[in-house]
Amino acid sequence: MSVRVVARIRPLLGSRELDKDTIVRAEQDSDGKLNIVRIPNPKNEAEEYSFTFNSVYEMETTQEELFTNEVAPHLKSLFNGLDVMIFAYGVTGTGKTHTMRGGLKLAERGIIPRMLSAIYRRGKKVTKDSGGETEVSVSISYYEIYNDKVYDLFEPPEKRSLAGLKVMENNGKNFVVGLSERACDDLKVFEQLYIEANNNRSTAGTKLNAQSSRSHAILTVKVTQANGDEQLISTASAIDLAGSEDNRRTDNNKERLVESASINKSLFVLSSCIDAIGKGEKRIPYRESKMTRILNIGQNNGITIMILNLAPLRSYHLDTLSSLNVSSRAKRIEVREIENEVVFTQPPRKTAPITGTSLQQRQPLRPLANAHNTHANAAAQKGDKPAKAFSVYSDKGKPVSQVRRTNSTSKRPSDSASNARPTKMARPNPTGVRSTTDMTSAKIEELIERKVQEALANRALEQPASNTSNEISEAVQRRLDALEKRIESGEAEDDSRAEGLRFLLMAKQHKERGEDASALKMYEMAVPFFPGQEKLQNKINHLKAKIAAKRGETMKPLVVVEPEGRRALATAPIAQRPIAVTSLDGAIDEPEQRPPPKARKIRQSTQSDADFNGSAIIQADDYDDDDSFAYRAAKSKKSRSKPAKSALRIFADDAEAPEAATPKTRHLLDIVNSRDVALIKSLKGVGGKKANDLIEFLELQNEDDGGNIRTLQQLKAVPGFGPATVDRAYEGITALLI
Ligand SMILES: Nc1ncnc2c1ncn2[C@@H]1O[C@H](COP(=O)(O)OP(=O)(O)OP(=O)(O)O)[C@@H](O)[C@H]1O
Repeated sequence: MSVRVVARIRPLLGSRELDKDTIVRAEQDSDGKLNIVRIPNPKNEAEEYSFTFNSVYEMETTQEELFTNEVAPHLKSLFNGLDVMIFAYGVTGTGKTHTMRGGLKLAERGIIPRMLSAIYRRGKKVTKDSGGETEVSVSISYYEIYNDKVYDLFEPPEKRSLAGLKVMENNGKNFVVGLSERACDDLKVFEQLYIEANNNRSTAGTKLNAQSSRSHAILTVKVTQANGDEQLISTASAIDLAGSEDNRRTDNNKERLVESASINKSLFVLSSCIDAIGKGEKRIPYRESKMTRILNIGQNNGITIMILNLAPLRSYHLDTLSSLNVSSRAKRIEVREIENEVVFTQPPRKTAPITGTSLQQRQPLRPLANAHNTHANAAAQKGDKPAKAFSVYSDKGKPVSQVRRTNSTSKRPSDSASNARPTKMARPNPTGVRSTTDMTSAKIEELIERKVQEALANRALEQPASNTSNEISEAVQRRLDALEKRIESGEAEDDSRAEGLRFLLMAKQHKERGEDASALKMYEMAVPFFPGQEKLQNKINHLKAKIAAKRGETMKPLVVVEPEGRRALATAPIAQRPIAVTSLDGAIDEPEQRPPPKARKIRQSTQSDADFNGSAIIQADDYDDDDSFAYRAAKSKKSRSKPAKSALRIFADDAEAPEAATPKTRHLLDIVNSRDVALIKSLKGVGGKKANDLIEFLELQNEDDGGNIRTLQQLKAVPGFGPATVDRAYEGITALLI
């Protein structure tokens, strides 16, 4: 099934938001379903764009209506072993926190408290229906991603480690290491914990929202159903994303700007992931932000619901268009609807034959260590999972598999026919396994094991050979990995610098893939971390000019519009067509503000950058084509070893011919250029700090031609690597070579 995307338009707030400024409206489709959002073209109010979702909720929608329609129907699936993920997405101040958390009054409670309340109710029912045999327990974990770092919200801020918690991957699933989990068996306990934890969340007043969330908050509710030594664990995640911000409108100070850059970056990565999945690309850039790693949209199993929060006002026009674009693409993402498996809390008794009715109701045995979300993705993807018949939690007197399947598909009131979830009955069964009754549990395990191995092997074979022009070059990937490693291992001492470097590296990645617009955005986001950096500015200008020249040839509408909008666009002359784009800060550039680029700089190109419309035109003659720039450290502590601007000459086109490289020199330079901190540290006289500074220096140098050091002379010019250090390292090479 695909990600379910619904839009919610918030009401007008206070006396300053006027009805006459409302530009977003909901509309019914031809079947009478309220599932269309209409918004005027910012350039031509007579023209409208329309976006179709699974459902649209108007201003008057109550918290209860939204919950009843969008969340309640999935709780049965949760108890049947499916994971459920609900996340709120939208521009700042559009009502995400209101939707997820809501107010304290009963009627204003948002999805999260309502969901917990419903989970407890259903848990009680399950226990009752099983005659008290099934126990249901609930535990929660709650954390935030603030400036791309993960913090446990059950920990007060003063107890947090600055580096935050690590995110790691296991069995294709990302999890947070060291996150606390609180048992929470009734609503009272939950409310207490939740309120306390929310006080620990990073919020601040901004011009656009008096209580703006400065972080993404992720609440995971783990529901464990235990019957004897069998357990079924599933999770419901509720995610309140921070909102994108157009900093031209926020008046944010430096601290808010850094937060904002991080929020916008992660949302940009999310939109890139959505794009990449939509295009069927092999490489989905999940790893580029913690939020996308954790959300893992499209990779996870179960049910995913995206709630797009919208403000109805004209002042949000461009931002709204931008988020409509992203979310309308998200509804094309397919999510596998696979239940978690029942696990045993004790080792299986292999010799005991399973007979009679219990044979039909039991699952293959699995160790508890793998209890949560243990299904192997690859096997699951192939639909090879044997039919499951765990009936403990089923409605009484009915064969569970059938009951579950029928119900799960019928409980989607607002699904269109095209979006209906396929029943699991229809899943392919290429193994020809008729049912579990024909097999012993040992055979089933063996079969699964074999299929998993096959799928893993296939996946390994399918790994793309990275020789297409769109792939990131190995060198860049290596540098990114090295940087990531250093940041994650805490070796990068200066957090903000590391963050800036991430932007630079992402820019580089995008550039390598020919995605100039995205690269430009990343460079722009690096600016706050490298203030006054002339070379960086030159890069930005260079890219802007390049994009503008390209765009001069390829003025194309970029908004994903539904047929009505498309028709309107098609009739508009090219020069008048709007170029609505998703940009990092949610802004959309105004087409007519751009003067035409110089004719001689226009290159024939059919490529258009779908995610950016640069507004600044810089004559191509004006920009400095030198692609390198120097990092000027803000901190005096570091400045000693940071490359001064003059150090750039080492990569300049100098007349100095590289000295004839001896094997020893070549070996030394190979180590230096490897950017491998462990290797560099193995050089005589080079410690961790020198190695890290050298790598950072290399990252910032002439990246387009690899930024490698070609001679010992050049190495001696690297800050921190004087002639003495280089001579010592050179001498040490002999020992290394032996
Ligand atoms: N449906 C609604 N009904 C009543 N008030 C609402 C509704 N949606 C939002 N609001 C109000 O709008 C204001 C902004 O909402 P909220 O803080 O939830 O926005 P947000 O999208 O979470 O913003 P940010 O991303 O900055 O955290 C709040 O005062 C909230 O109470």
